[in-house]
Amino acid sequence: MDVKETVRLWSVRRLYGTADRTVRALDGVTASFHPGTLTAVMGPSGSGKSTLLHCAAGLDRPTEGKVVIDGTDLGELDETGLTLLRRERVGFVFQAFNLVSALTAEQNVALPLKLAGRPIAPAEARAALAEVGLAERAGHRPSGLSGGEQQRVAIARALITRPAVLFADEPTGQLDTKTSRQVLGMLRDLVDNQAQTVIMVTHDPVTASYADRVLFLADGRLVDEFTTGVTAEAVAARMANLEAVASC
Ligand SMILES: Nc1ncnc2c1ncn2[C@@H]1O[C@H](COP(=O)(O)OP(=O)(O)OP(=O)(O)O)[C@@H](O)[C@H]1O
Repeated sequence: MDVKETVRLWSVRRLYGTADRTVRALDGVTASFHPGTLTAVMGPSGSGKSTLLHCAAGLDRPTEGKVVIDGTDLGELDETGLTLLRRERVGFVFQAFNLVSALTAEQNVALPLKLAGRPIAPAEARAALAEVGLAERAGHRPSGLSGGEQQRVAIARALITRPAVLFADEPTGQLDTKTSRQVLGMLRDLVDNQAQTVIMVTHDPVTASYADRVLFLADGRLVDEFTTGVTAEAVAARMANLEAVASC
């Protein structure tokens, strides 16, 4: 494997169902993701985006094929090994923020360190919050934060373990346009200034336009890739075409 790749998928298949009726959620996907790149994964509903994210992040195991994160072949890990890898090498940001409501922003950010049994250094959590511009909000619970602030806390939490890769599933799905732009700008900065690898599933062409590369899925297969000219208009046009084919 090219050592510069953070994540690589080789001929990944994920089948669901029985011998009578099999759904090919992923049907032979090969792709690599390099450090310091932001990749958007798009495709019509049911094209396999979530399945791709789950397999690439070690949340689900492919039926066939191989996934490597940061040099580790996930197929060689047992469940405990997979859990540890996810905890230490992978960060997640979800549409619904998924913060713990009883904990402050600072405690939420420190949670992955606590789960990993590492000593909690409040300064570390505060520094992570400062990086997302929320130093002043460290003592607030999620209910006292706006949606954009909650997502920024979630990003700080996802990055506290310095993961090799950050997976984002519709990270701006619950945010208004202005707040979405702030959160996407923050992800972009992480990629450009800290060489963070980010893989993001989205339905939104404007969100995808923040990426360096857009992968298009249809029926579980990679059918197109934009590496230049990643504009919202170009992405929307390609999606309209894929959706028209999907509805035939
Ligand atoms: N646990 C499951 N059992 C059976 N079929 C599944 C399961 N999970 C996903 N599928 C099927 O696999 C295909 C891909 O699903 P997936 O959720 O990955 O698509 P998606 O592109 O993320 O869709 P959406 O944009 O609607 O979220 C779909 O046909 C879906 O119905």
